[in-house]
Amino acid sequence: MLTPAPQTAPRLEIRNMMRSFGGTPVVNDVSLKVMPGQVTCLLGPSGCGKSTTLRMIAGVEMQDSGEIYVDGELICDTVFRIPPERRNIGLMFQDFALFPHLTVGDNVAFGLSGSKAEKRARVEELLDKVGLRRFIDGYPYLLSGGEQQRVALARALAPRPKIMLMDEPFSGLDNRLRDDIRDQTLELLKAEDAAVLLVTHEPEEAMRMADEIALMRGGRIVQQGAPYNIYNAPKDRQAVSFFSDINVICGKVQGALCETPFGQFLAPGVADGGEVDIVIRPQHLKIEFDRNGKGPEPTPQNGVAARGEVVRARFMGSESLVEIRMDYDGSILKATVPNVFLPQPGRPLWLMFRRDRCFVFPRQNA
Ligand SMILES: Nc1ncnc2c1ncn2[C@@H]1O[C@H](COP(=O)(O)OP(=O)(O)OP(=O)(O)O)[C@@H](O)[C@H]1O
Repeated sequence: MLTPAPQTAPRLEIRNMMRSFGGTPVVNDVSLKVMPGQVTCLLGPSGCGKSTTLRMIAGVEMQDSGEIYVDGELICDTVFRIPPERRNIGLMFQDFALFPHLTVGDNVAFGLSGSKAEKRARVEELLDKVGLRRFIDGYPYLLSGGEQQRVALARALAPRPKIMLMDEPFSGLDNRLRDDIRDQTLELLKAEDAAVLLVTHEPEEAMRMADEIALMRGGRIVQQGAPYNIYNAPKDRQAVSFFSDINVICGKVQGALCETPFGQFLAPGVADGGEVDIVIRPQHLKIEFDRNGKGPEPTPQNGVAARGEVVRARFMGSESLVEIRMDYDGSILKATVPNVFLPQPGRPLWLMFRRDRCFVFPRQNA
């Protein structure tokens, strides 16, 4: 007889969480699961309800309805509620302030119980991991912002929380430092096997940190999945635009095809006369040179080329951004090209849409 595979309960699960302020739903039927050792990023624009979701899980905000489970056990619904300090949840928020009057070691030991020797051993272990053991008896003011951040992380992890909630924890750091600290943090969190729910409004941060991204908008999770899938199979136009600039052309569908200046696009499932948005990222537009007033021949992969003229071109560091005003309607499309490509304004160029890289969505609110 086959024995079923052991089922691991999610370390953290929230179900149908709702929270309104002044009658406006701010978190609207949010459900998600995070497994041990997994990092899930709640990614969304400012005000979409990310922090409120985190605050409810931490227990510092009460949900109007919905349930929170840890390792399959209910820790909070509208009737039953384990208080925040007994949830075994680590918190790391943007304003992570260390206690200035305590040494670095005492800061890390703050939430620990046990004998003095046990505490000291755990503090040393964590400060070793974040590379700051030499500061154990120093005070926070001696440390740089990034070092303080690492101490705060060590402090949050010291009691071995089952779950870490992080709300934009890296936003106070400059870019170079932030990348290093993100990587170190991730390594440490994985080693501790905590389930991590990280709130951010920065797509790069989510892509860098997350095993799974939950895209949030207007209080709801609109799409959830591995970063690769969210990036390459976005659910709608806004989901594409969350990760990069986008170009959009619109068209009407006839017989599941949409006719455009870039040739035909497949629009399966859209009724005749329905409108679609064809969306492509700037890096996936193909630029071709003008050949005595002509563009390249159409291909099945890239469709038909449409002519335009350069409005401006800028070097962005690792790529160049070229803006082109299209002859067919005067709209401007943006294309990026690796390295340096700075054509003069007015120069004719031809653009093609890579069919494997564009997304066709039924027009919203059309
Ligand atoms: N205690 C409160 N009373 C009234 N409104 C609130 C309260 N807390 C949050 N809100 C509102 O709820 C909405 C969502 O806030 P929340 O902080 O959860 O968003 P967020 O996605 O984390 O945004 P940000 O990235 O800017 O922090 C906002 O419009 C906010 O003003």
